[in-house]
Amino acid sequence: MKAAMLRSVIRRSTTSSAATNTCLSSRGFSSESAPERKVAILGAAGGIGQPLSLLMKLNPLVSRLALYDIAGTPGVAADVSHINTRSEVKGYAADEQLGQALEGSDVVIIPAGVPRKPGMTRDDLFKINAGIVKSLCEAIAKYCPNALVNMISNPVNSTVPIAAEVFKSHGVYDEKRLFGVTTLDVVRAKTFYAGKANVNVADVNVPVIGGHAGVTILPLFSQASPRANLSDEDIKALTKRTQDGGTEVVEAKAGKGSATLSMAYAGAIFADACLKGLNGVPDVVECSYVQSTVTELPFFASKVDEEIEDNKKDTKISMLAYTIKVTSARYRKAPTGNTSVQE
Ligand SMILES: NC(=O)c1ccc[n+]([C@@H]2O[C@H](COP(=O)([O-])OP(=O)(O)OC[C@H]3O[C@@H](n4cnc5c(N)ncnc54)[C@H](O)[C@@H]3O)[C@@H](O)[C@H]2O)c1
Ligand SMILES: O=C(O)C[C@H](O)C(=O)O
Repeated sequence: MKAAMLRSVIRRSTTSSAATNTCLSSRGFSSESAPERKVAILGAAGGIGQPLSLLMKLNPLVSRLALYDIAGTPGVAADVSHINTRSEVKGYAADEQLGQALEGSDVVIIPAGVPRKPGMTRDDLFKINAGIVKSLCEAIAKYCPNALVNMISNPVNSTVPIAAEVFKSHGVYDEKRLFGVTTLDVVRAKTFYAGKANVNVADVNVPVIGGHAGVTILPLFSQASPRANLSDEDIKALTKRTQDGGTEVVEAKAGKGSATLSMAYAGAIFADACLKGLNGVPDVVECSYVQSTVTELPFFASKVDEEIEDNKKDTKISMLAYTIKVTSARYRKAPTGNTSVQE
């Protein structure tokens, strides 16, 4: 696929992309004159990391791309760096280079960690990935405490709270800067809904709230647009398929890992939304697993409006305004203890 085509895929699929692009130009940024933004990817040589590095290299909002992994970074960095787009690419290979990779980062994306194999749940990854995420977040706290952190590593329902605790222990926690990436659930919900409703997938919007594991993934198909007359059975089946989407891929890959390409696509959409938010583009809304007061749960995925304003005094950006807009759904405690949604 040609670079220009891929770029337009990203542009089209970002929420309110038309409005966003208009806004970008109304603020006088062409891609060449967009503010300098550094993005770091931790775990850049992995199954997600490599295609995500490619997609972020194609993003015109990125001026510096830091690729970090404990194995295989030089090859990936050399390869991606030959692509003739705006950003300068640097690879960082070892523990002692992590600080350099992170310094000055506006957005840090973390797909570092082990993926599932058939028969495992995301929770089975906790032991290994908790340690990886903890050490990476300690470095973020030290080298780029103001960065927006996009957590991909599983189990997201736990790695995000772990990151929050690490940042708190370093006195740098800002809940407005920590995001669990649940965009893949939205991507899946849109695809499955479009197929069932027989509508153009590019026009589809489906909010997905809750968390990122099994029944905690709550796609709100009744609030999907464009409206379609689906039966309760159809909605039940779509919900189940969205909740089991990760397992569907794990089983299809038969021991060779979990979703990587669709996740890279979803991660690129979410990071792009963060960059737009940092650049002052209004009404950038994506669902994300964040610290929340929407339910009694401390963290919950809902629509996050990334309203971020430039504080003008500094070249650094501070996030001044932040709201979580939730759908009109009412919440109740289900007998299982999981939060479910009544509409
Ligand atoms: N949030 C989501 O929707 C979602 C979707 C798919 C996968 N995931 C998760 O993303 C993670 C990565 O999946 P993958 O398929 O890319 O796995 P992978 O094994 O292909 O890649 C992981 C990479 O992380 C690197 N790594 C390990 N420890 C590291 C450290 N301390 N610092 C830097 N890099 C380190 C490895 O060297 C490897 O290159 C898994 O935990 C997986 O479950 C999340
Ligand atoms: O299912 C997994 O283990 C990976 C990821 O969380 C996904 O939803 O694809």
